[in-house]
Amino acid sequence: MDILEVKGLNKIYPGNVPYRALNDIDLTVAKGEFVGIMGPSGSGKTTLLNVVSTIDRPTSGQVLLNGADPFRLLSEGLARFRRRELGFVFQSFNLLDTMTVMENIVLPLTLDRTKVADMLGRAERIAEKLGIAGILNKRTYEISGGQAQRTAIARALIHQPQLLLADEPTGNLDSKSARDVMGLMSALNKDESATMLLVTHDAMAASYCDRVIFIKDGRTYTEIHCGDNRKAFYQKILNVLSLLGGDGHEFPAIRV
Ligand SMILES: Nc1ncnc2c1ncn2[C@@H]1O[C@H](COP(=O)(O)OP(=O)(O)OP(=O)(O)O)[C@@H](O)[C@H]1O
Repeated sequence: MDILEVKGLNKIYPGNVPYRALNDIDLTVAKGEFVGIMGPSGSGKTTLLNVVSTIDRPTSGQVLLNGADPFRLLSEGLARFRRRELGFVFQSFNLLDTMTVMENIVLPLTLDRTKVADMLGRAERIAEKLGIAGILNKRTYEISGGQAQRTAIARALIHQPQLLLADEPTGNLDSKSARDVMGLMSALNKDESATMLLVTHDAMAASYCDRVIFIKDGRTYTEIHCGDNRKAFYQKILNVLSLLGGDGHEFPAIRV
């Protein structure tokens, strides 16, 4: 079953000179899949993520989440849909500084008035999986970047969203923390059947995906599958990136 279906998606930013950022994009993400989106700077990755996450509207074409078109909802319904059906992980973690790790993790549940015992039980279980059970009472300024991102992942998954959307989740992490975070995301994808869509410049991060879709100039360029050899997949990703071109500094060929 497809959790996400994007059909003939176009996004044109209006202005004195209208700009076509997405050009007839088709893609699907099946339930339980972990899919990466890569492409040179300016190729339309963030635009695609913003439309899929319903933060921005398509100019034409369709986005179906679990078979339904969220853009048919009115603004309040759309906000509720986003809160209940989607989970978000950002490069900059976006945690609330005045709160503890635990309070950050349960935030999506407090908005939906879940019972406290139920919230704490769920938070402890997911924190255990992410290796942050020991820091639940710390404040966010007392934890490392890797721990902050693991907290953000726990928060993004605690309400068991249909789809987790991650925008450069390793962008602010050192290579060891980045590998840890990607390993944990991959484990949660497998163990919890959490469906994930990841936008990244980082070939190492992308190599944890089942499949990577490359976009260039707003169009789908190609896609490659991981198979059972992650090292070989990493190399294949680097090969496609070098074919795609762009400025060398955009794709640091580091860390596997
Ligand atoms: N609000 C906007 N108005 C006009 N043009 C925009 C707007 N947002 C993005 N663009 C343009 O659309 C194109 C795609 O931008 P987008 O941010 O989606 O690329 P990206 O692949 O995410 O790039 P990066 O990897 O650098 O983040 C770019 O050429 C950008 O300048």
